[in-house]
Amino acid sequence: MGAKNGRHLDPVAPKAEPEPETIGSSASICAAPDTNSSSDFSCESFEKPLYSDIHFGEGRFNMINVIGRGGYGIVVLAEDVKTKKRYALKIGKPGSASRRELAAFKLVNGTKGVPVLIKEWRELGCVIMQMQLVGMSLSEFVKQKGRKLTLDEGFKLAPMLIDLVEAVHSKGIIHADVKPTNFAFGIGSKSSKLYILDFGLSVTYLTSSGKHMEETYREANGTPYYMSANQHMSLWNSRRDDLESVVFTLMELCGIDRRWKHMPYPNYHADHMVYWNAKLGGTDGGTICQVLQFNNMLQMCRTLKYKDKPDYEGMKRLFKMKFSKASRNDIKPVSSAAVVKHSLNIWDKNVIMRFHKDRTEEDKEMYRGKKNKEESDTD
Ligand SMILES: Nc1ncnc2c1ncn2[C@@H]1O[C@H](COP(=O)(O)OP(=O)(O)OP(=O)(O)O)[C@@H](O)[C@H]1O
Repeated sequence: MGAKNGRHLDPVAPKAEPEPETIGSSASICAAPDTNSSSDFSCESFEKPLYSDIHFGEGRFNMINVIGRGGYGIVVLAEDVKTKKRYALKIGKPGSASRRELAAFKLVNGTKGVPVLIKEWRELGCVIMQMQLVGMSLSEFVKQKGRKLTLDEGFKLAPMLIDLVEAVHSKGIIHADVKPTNFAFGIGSKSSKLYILDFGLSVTYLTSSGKHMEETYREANGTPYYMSANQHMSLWNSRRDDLESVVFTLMELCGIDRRWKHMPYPNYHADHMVYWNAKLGGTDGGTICQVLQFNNMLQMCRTLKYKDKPDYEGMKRLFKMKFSKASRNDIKPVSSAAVVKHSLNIWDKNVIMRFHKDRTEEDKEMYRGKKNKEESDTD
């Protein structure tokens, strides 16, 4: 069963050309070389390997530098010629993905912690979004520090991330790609503020009448290291899944090992099964994380049903407890029962047909082997 039209923003497709760890095919968009100043912005065309003169913004901007590039386009540091104010221009390559991102961005625009979308327009088939400029992402921040965050630092950060995700949810949107590169600090007087970026995979969870949409399926997409267990099982993201990704983001930033960290990039459904299994704690149902607070937050996410509103405040409270008070004996394996039961149910009914018709026989064999094992494990 596919996603039903009209109940969500978009049946968002996997990103076409993501950063290395994002699901999707290889990059086809290229960006101008980084220069300190250039009045003429030259962007490699989306298809051709040669540079062509594409002047976005109809001469209103000086394109200074490419500051980001990802699945849907490039992000350029641009200066307004008249006011000399600087902005980020996200230039989305032609296609429905950019339009979908814009639709989601408009819904969250004005939310605290989301860069302000100042203007949007189309040029040469590209969707251009003029946004408030933000600074260093959390992953760059950790790189610059030259070390991972301490748990104290991670615990200070956790409530900020939960607040940002809650703010997005309050607008009826699931972010669906929560990861360290999608959080960034502000600049200037806002440099201690944190922002949430990139609504390229976002979907709504509300119907037009404002009710929570019914459970459905979408092809596993997102960034594998940070996807929730349910996302690997192609369950349509809901609020719990963004928060599960917050836990994995914090684990990465604090340098906490994850069972799936060195797993190969998942291309097929069978690969996702392996990730899914690891994110449930492996076949032994073991503990995902030895840090009590992270483990407990994961537990809180996993006990939520699809439509449940997360206890954001309760999750934030977890991080007020001093680490020294957390004892290793308090750490219990994260319950996987709800996820397993639910997911197997869906596999049996729907997903096999949908995803496996195009797969190779070998992949099917792998899947059958794993599924038989899952079933015997749960008997
Ligand atoms: N408002 C902004 N100000 C400054 N930098 C930004 C802004 N928005 C995005 N960026 C930078 O551009 C990068 C790519 O942007 P974004 O994540 O929105 O694009 P994407 O194509 O969806 O990327 P990905 O495929 O990695 O998810 C970000 O990681 C960030 O470094």
